[in-house]
Amino acid sequence: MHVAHLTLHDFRSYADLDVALEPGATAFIGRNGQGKTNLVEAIDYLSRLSSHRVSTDTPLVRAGADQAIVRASVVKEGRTALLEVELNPGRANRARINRSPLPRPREIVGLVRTVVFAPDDLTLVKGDPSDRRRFLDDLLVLRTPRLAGVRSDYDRILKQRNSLLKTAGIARGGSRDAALSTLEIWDDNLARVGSELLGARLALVEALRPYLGKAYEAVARGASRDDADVEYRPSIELGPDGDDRDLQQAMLDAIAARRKDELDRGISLVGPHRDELLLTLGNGELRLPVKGYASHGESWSFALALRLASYDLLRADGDDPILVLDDVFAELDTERRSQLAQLVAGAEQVLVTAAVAADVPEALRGTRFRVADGQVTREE
Ligand SMILES: Nc1ncnc2c1ncn2[C@@H]1O[C@H](COP(=O)(O)OP(=O)(O)OP(=O)(O)O)[C@@H](O)[C@H]1O
Repeated sequence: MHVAHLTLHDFRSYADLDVALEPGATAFIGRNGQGKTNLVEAIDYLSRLSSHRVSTDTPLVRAGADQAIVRASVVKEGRTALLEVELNPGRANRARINRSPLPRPREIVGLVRTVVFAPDDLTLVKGDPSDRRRFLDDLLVLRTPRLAGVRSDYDRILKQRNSLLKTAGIARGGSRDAALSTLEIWDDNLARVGSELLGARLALVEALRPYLGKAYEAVARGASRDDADVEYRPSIELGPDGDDRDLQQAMLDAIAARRKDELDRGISLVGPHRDELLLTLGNGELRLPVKGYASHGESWSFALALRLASYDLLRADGDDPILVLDDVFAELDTERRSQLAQLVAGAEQVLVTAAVAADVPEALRGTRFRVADGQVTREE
C-alpha cells in the first residue's frame, strides 16, 4: 500500500499542507524543527489513531486551533480510498472513508498500516516492560483491528477494578461485603477480556519469533538467526493447553490467589498489564537478557530487528505496510545505515526524514522534498 496524497489542516505545525506522494523511497530533508516528523506522524496517526511521540491528541492540533484534520488517499492493490480523521481534543474524534462518516473512528484503524522506525526505538529494548507491551499491542491492532476494542475494554475494566480494590481495601462491615461481591463481577470481566488479550499476544510472539531471528541476523554483523529471541512472560501460570478457556480460568485462579495482596495494595496484580516481553541474545547456555547486558550497538540492532520483524510479519499477512524511517540514520553507524537501507529499499513505500541529505543512504535515493518554514517543496 502507499499514500498517494496527504492533506493536513491545523495538524502540528501545519496550517495547511497538500502534498502528492509516490510509491518507492521518498526523503523529507530539512533543518531541525521544520516539520519533517510532523508530516510522517500524520500518516502514522491515520494508521493507529495514536502517535509514536505523544499519548494524547492535544499536541497534535496546531497551537491556537481547536481541530486538526488528516486526510490521505491511500492506494491498496490498485484501488484508492480517501481516509480522513478529524481530531477534536476534549470531544469525540471523527473518521470518514470516501467522505462517509464511520459510526466509530476506531473502525479506521489498520486500514493504513505503518511501521515506524524512530530514535526512541531504543526504549523498546532499554525501557520499561510497558514500552514492550505497547509495542506488542500496537502490532496486534494493526494485524487484527478488532483487538483495538479489546485493548480499550481491558484498560477500562482495569481502571474500574483498581478503584474498586481501593474502596474494598479500606471499607469495613457491610460496605466491604458489598464491594467484595461487586469485585467478583470485575474479576470475571478482567479474566474474560484479559485472557483474550493474553491469548492474542502469545500467538503474536510466536508468529514474530522466526522473523526476529532473521532480522537480527540481517542487521547485526556476524550474528546468526538463533541469536535474538523473544519470550512472553505472563504474570500467571499457564495451563498445558493454553487455549482461551484455560487462560481465562488460569487468570481467575491467579486472581483468587492474590486477593489479599490486591486488597492490601489497592491495585490489580494479575493480568496482561503486568506481563513482560523478555528479549534475549546469545546461544544455548549463554542466553542473556538484552536489557542490562547488551552493548549499545547490540541494543540498537535488536530494536531495529523488532521493527523489521514487524514489517516482515505484516507483509506476510498479505499487504506491504508503509515504512517510516524517522530520523534514524543519524543514530546509526555507516554499516548499519546501509544494511537497513538495503533491507527496506524494496518496500512499496518508504518515507524517510533526515536533517541533512547526506544521512540518507544511496539505496533510498528516491523522490526528495525540502521541508522549511512550513512548506514542503519537491526537488527536481
Ligand atoms: N501543536 C503544535 N502547534 C504548533 N507547532 C507545533 C505543534 N507541535 C509541534 N510544533 C512545532 O513543530 C516543530 C517540530 O516539528 P518536527 O518534530 O516535525 O521537526 P523535525 O523537522 O522533524 O525536526 P528534527 O530534525 O529536529 O527532528 C517544532 O518547532 C514545534 O514547535
